[in-house]
Amino acid sequence: MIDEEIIESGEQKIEWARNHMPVLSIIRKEFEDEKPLKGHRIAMALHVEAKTAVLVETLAAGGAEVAITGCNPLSTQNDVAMALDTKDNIDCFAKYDCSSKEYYGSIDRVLDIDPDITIDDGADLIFKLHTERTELLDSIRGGCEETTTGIHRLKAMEAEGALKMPVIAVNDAMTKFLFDNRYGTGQSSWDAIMRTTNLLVAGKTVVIGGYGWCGRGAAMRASGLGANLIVTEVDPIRALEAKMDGFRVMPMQKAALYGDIFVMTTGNTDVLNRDHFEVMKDGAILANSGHFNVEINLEDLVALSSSVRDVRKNIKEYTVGGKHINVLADGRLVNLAAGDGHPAEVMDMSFANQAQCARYIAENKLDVGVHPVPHDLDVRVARLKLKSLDVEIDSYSPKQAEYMGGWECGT
Ligand SMILES: NC(=O)c1ccc[n+]([C@@H]2O[C@H](COP(=O)([O-])OP(=O)(O)OC[C@H]3O[C@@H](n4cnc5c(N)ncnc54)[C@H](O)[C@@H]3O)[C@@H](O)[C@H]2O)c1
Ligand SMILES: N[C@@H](CCSC[C@H]1O[C@@H](n2cnc3c(=O)[nH]cnc32)[C@H](O)[C@@H]1O)C(=O)O
Repeated sequence: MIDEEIIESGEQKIEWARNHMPVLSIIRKEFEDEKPLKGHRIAMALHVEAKTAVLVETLAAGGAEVAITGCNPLSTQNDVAMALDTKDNIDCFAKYDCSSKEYYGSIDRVLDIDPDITIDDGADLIFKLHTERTELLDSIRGGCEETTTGIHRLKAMEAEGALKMPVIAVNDAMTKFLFDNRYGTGQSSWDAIMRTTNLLVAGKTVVIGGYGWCGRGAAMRASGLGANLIVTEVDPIRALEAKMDGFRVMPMQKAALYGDIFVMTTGNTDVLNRDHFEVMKDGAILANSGHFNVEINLEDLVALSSSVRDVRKNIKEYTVGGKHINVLADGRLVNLAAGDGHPAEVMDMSFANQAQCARYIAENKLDVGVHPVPHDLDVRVARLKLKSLDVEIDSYSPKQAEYMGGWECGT
């Protein structure tokens, strides 16, 4: 394809996403009218695909100068990246299938904008800022973090006194994790697994590692597709929830014997390792929908294997003894590396939070540390989303408001 065709393909994807992100489009209109980000420079590391492009356009419409790169070597859609790079006040440095050196090199180029606001997914950009680019920290007003894992990293930095800037934990907005992590990961992970394997889910035994927000979404959708579910957990309360939601719960060492498809959503490392690969069934399929590429220990798998080959796009088959183990998307986030990521209507809420928080950082001086999304902004996203869905709700009558605020009335 010539460049014009690639850019046109990216534009088409962005237009489709834009048309399905009504909350972000309201915020974009406000940004166009009020220019709250005028004079601000925003450095971003997010999955560079169509919904992210709509967020970037929104920030630029608010007056910001934006530089963006990827937050995962395999999630960039090159056509969208090229289309973004042609737009005014936007530079895009992301490339699909980049090496680790290129990945961090592109973060450096994004930071060359001398940002005062950052937007991260996984905290790789903030990590670079605090290690090799500390000279830029003085000009930073604040940052936003998109995902659970990034917030874990930032809180660990804060606990050690290593964090030197304010960051808003966008993931922890209710209009983010309750929808994106649960319904988004639930749908997009299975979309990616099904299109990548072209195999049936019904009747298979699916093992979900971790019953957090992503895990319960992935379990719920697998159950709807007719799979038999096993959940593994380390948290007794979440294990109990999985049990009472109707799923079998057991340690991974036991689950490894039964699973046909494994989906990891723990945010942890080494959750599937040598001990598990050794006992898995022939033909087992392994997918990660949680954290970087560390949930499935690929070094262990390579060490155990006599050969590795590509058997289908985004599927590597490892031969271990007399059996085959199939890994999707090199153990990176299956929904983004082997699919199109979350549905647009879900990212609409996540990115409405990002846009509102970027504005909040521009208009308020925050202390160093990890901050929650202001509750009124979170609720506003819910209200706007309900409105876009044409859903009306009740509100307290004066009598009810008085009752709910009182303590005198008993039985
Ligand atoms: N694929 C995506 O698009 C997507 C979307 C949102 C979040 N994420 C990522 O997914 C991961 C999970 O996010 P979340 O919001 O569900 O987090 P969460 O904290 O709600 O859930 C993680 C769960 O995994 C459990 N766990 C941790 N270590 C475990 C182990 N060794 N074995 C079994 N269970 C274990 C925890 O007890 C917890 O219940 C994070 O890395 C997050 O960044 C991915
Ligand atoms: N960057 C790391 C950390 C996990 S990304 C997980 C985040 O991706 C976000 N996400 C999921 N789907 C999409 C999408 O289609 N576009 C942009 N972001 C997405 C989602 O909000 C979630 O919090 C990695 O790639 O391993």
